[in-house]
Amino acid sequence: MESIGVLMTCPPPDPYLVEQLEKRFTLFKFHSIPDKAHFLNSNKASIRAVVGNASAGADAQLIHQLPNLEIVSSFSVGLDKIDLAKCRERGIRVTNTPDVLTDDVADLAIGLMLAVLRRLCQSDRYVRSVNSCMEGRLVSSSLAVPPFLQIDYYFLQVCVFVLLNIDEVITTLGYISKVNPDCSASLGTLGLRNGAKFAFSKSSWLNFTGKSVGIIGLGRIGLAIAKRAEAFSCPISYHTRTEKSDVKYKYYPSVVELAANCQILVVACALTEETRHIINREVINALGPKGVLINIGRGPHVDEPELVSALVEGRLGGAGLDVFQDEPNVPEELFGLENVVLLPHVGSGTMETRKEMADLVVGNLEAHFLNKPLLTPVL
Ligand SMILES: O=CC(=O)O
Repeated sequence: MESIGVLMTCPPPDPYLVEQLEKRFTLFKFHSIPDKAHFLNSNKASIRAVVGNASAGADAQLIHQLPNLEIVSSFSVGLDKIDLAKCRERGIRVTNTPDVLTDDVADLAIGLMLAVLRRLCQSDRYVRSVNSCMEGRLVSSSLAVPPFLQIDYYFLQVCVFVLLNIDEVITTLGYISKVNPDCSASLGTLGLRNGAKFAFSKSSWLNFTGKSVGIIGLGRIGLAIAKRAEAFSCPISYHTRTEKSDVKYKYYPSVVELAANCQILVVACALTEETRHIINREVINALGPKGVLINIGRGPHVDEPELVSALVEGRLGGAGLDVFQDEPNVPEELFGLENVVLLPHVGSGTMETRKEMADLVVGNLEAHFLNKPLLTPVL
């Protein structure tokens, strides 16, 4: 099999995958080839397989340029970067990596819900800022000047902070003691003692247990999210093209209706022409200022400019996003929002799952070239 050319169209997603492919085939890393047209002209005859992922697969143009292409083996469950119609037309086989990543993606969806509602990332940033302030104090107080001349950097920060934020300090302490009198002293003093911009001011922590969860797409991943959310006593509802007879969750035939009737809306469907911008202005407004959007599907499921303006204007309560319209680019307006958690498309990103995905990619290629049944055929 060493003479079989395999074209990896995505940036290498995993070192183990690359190692396994290089052991068996002649691997070309398309992403790092500067003159792609020249490369294709010289090597097209030897390329019989493409390996892609969620960022790059095989579009109509590439398929057209590879006359001997027999199989596209994707290191992803999503197939939106592969022109399936073209593959079908040319008799090219297609495989993906279903099942092995279901649990990780569902875990991450729940993680995003908790992170947004409980402000986990904001809290983490707060603790880090407290510690860096402490370090500042240690440095300043170790300066070799007489004690009476030493500026207590730490105290200075507190004074400046209090003067600049007196209204917030008062509101925050009032708010915290109303919500949880026991934590007012510790959080209040922590924030003030360190002079850090008080990360928790005016924010509203929300609990997750019992929140109603609406899921768009009830395939393997959607069902795994539902199962996990049920364990948090969340009532589950869903939207799919047609109602499922074998599930007990409430069905909504329209996404707007689903959004209007849940507190957390999760995108867990495949990206197709039909589901592109399934989250639009109307859906976002139906979810509303107390609602949270979780997207572990694909960026183009969401009308991103609409999402950004809803978050900036406070028409949407929060968002947990693992995917974006133009990855790796993320709209800058989101960086300053504490009710938003941003991840770099890591749904299946665990060591264990990545290995299983890589084994499937390689196993499918081997099966194909040995004329054996494919492990996870799509076409
Ligand atoms: O996004 C990841 C995948 O489709 O597997």
